[in-house]
Amino acid sequence: MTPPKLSVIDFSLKNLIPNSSSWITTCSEAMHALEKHGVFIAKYDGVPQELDDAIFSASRDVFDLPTEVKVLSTSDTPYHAYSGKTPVMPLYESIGIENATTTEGVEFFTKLMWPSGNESFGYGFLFYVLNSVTPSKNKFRLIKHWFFSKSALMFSKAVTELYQIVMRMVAKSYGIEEQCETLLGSSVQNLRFMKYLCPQEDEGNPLGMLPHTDISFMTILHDKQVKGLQIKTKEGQWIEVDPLPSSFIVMAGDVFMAWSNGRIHAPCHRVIMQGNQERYSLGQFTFIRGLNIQIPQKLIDEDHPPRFKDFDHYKYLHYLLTSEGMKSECPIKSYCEIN
Ligand SMILES: O=C(O)CCC(=O)C(=O)O
Ligand SMILES: [Fe+2]
Repeated sequence: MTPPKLSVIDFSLKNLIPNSSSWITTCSEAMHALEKHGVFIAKYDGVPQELDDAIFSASRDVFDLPTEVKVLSTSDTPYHAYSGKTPVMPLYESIGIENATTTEGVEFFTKLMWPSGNESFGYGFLFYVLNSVTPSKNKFRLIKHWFFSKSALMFSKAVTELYQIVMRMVAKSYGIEEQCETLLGSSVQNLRFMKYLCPQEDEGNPLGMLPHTDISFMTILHDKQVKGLQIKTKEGQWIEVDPLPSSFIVMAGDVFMAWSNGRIHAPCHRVIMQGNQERYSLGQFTFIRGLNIQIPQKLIDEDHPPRFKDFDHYKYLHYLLTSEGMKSECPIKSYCEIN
C-alpha cells in the first residue's frame, strides 16, 4: 500500500485576509489535515530568502562553537537545554532559545554563546565595527553576536505569525475564538536549532531521532532541504516528508491534542538520515505558560465527553522526567486522561 502524501497548503500572506474566500479554503484544508494526520506542509512566504539563508548560517555558527560553550545553554525546564550526541541518538545535536520572540530571550542566549560585554546595538554600531581598522577576535565575536540575534528574532517572529494564523483558523472552525486568543496570549516560543550528522559508512545506524510525539502545543519545523523527517499515519505507515523550498511543517503536539479533546491528532514522527549530507533543521516549539490547559466547552458534548483533565503545560514537562512519565508509552494520557 503506497503511503498517503501530506497536504501541501498555500499560506501565502496575500491570500490570507481573514474570512476571504481563499482564507476559508485554506482553513478547511488545514483543519482536515490536522484532524486526519496532525500535520501539514505550509507554503509560507513570511520568511524572505535572505532571512532563510541568514538563519541557517546562524545555525552553523552556533554548532561550530566549542562544546564547552554550547553546554552553557542549560535550563530548568526539561528538554530545553543543549543536547549533544547522546548514546541513544549519536547523530543528533540541538540547542534552543527560550522566549525567542523577545529581544531579552534572544540576547540572553546570544550573550551566553558570544559574550561580548555589549548591551544592544544597531546598524550604526555594526557599521562602526565593520569599518574600524583593526581586525580582532573581539570584533569577530561582535559581528557574530549581532548577526545571530537579529536573524533569530526575525525568524522566530515570522514563524509565530504562521502559528497564529493556523490557530485562528482552528478557532474559527470550532467557534472558540475567545479561548484561542487567551491561549495565543499565553504562548511562549522556543526556537531550537538542530543538526544531524551523516551515519558512519554504509552500515552506520541512520537513526537521527527516535520516534516520538511532541511535548509542545504546536511545532513548526523548517529544514534546509535535506530529507530525513518521517511521519507515522494513524494506520501505522511512515510517510517521508519531501523538503520543498519555503515550506514549513506545521505539527500538533500532545498538548494541542488534549486541548482539542482529541479532535486534533498529534502524530508520531522520527528522523532517518539518508545520503551523505548533514542535515540542519529548525523547530519552533510553542508552550503555554501561566494558563491551565482546559478543553473549550464548545468541544464537549454528549458525543464528545471530556477526555482530559485540566493541567499545566510546564508541570507536564516536569512529569515527563518522573519514573512514571519515562516509562509511559503515551505520557499525555497517563498524565491527564480521564479514565
Ligand atoms: O529535525 C526534524 O525535522 C524533526 C525534529 C523533531 O521532531 C523534534 O525536535 O521534536
Ligand atoms: Fe518532534
